[in-house]
Amino acid sequence: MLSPMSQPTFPMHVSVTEAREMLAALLPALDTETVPVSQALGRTLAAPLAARVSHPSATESALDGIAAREADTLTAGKESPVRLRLVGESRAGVPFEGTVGAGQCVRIYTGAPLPTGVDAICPVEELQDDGPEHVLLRRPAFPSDVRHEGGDFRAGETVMAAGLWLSAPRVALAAALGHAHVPVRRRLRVALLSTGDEVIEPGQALKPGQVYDSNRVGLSAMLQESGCEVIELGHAPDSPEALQAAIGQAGGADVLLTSGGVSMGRYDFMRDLLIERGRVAFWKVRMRPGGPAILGGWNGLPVFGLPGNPVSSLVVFHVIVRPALTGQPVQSLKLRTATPFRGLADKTAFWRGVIKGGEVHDYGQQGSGILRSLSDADALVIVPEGGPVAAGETVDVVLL
Ligand SMILES: Nc1nc2c(c(=O)[nH]1)N[C@H]1C(S)=C(S)[C@@H](COP(=O)(O)OP(=O)(O)OC[C@H]3O[C@@H](n4cnc5c(N)ncnc54)[C@H](O)[C@@H]3O)O[C@H]1N2
Ligand code: MOO
Repeated sequence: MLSPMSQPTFPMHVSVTEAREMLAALLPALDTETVPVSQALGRTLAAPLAARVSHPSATESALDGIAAREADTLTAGKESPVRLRLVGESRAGVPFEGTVGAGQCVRIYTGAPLPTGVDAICPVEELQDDGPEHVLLRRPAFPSDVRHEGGDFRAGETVMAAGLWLSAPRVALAAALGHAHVPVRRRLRVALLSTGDEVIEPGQALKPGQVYDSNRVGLSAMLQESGCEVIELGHAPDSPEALQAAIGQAGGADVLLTSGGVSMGRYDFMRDLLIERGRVAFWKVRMRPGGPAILGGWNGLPVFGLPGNPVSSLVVFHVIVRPALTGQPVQSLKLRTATPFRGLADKTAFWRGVIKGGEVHDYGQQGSGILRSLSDADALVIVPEGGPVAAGETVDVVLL
């Protein structure tokens, strides 16, 4: 084992940003494939997407009501309704073909094309029938209730940039642009291995000192959320031979993620394996939780060793691994603190916080083994090296 006193030949105690960049630099460029737009959720767009049509495709009504000339309706009020003559109807798919003249109107429905001659809408709630051919308006018709052709996007316009991560609203947008299929980067293939003699499968009887393998379940879920293909390597006990055998199963993966065995203990073989027989890009990150993380390589395969503590592994994934794997930056926002947050002299802290009344509160228990501090929290509160943060100050938070 590497003694804590020996001189390392690789960088130690890198910053969170350095760790993220060093991991990203080891990942391959991904080829492009085409998938149905309905299956593109969570993927990364490989080429820009232009609009094949305009949306709306015609100038149309935003409400159910009547379409009229605004100028005819300006004096309309509850006590002084304006009377217009109905000359027809415009429905989605069945437009009114003629021209609407002064003092006239047509019944119109949400999404139906606006006929020639009119420029404003009065909703049905403000109308009263006055015989079969007339309506009374209790307020003016508003031009703001007209949706203009191309108001969302215009045919030919480049709307979505290459590299965009496809959230649910973005796959909806791609469909609205007229794309049945979209070019996306192939999924990154991520092998996942948990380690530790005490780690067992959920569902088995637990002996004293054992723990259910929550890290592998949590990391696999986060990888799937991130649009990665997960190669499940299962779990390996604390032995260099077992670890090597498990890593040998990662053939075809672009990167291997492991959990556990990277800190200072005698049985932290993941660390030893990379340091003594593999390659190390860095060991330890100036952060808590997650400080012992290690990045290296094994026979050309990039390996990122996450710490075993349940909160540490998932926080490191959140702020280092996911942004490196997806190319999407960590989104943070500023919030006022309702409670103080402790600072650490030489580490960035990612404390778990609960958002109430627009302010962020300390979750309370901040131990790296308290998984509920993460599952119950709303946000990671970033306290920069040095800290602390007093109640009432503003902090950067990452929403969970
Ligand atoms: N003397 C020192 N001890 C420790 C240091 C240190 O700097 N000096 N660092 C601490 C920090 S910080 C962390 S984080 C942990 C990380 O240690 P390892 O990555 O070596 O993780 P393990 O020792 O294997 O396990 C730690 C903890 O997590 C539990 N665990 C492990 N795997 C899983 C899993 N798949 N699912 C759920 N829980 C898991 C394990 O039972 C331990 O309780 O080291 C500190 N020590
Ligand atoms: O940094 Mo460790 O990740 O606190 O528990």
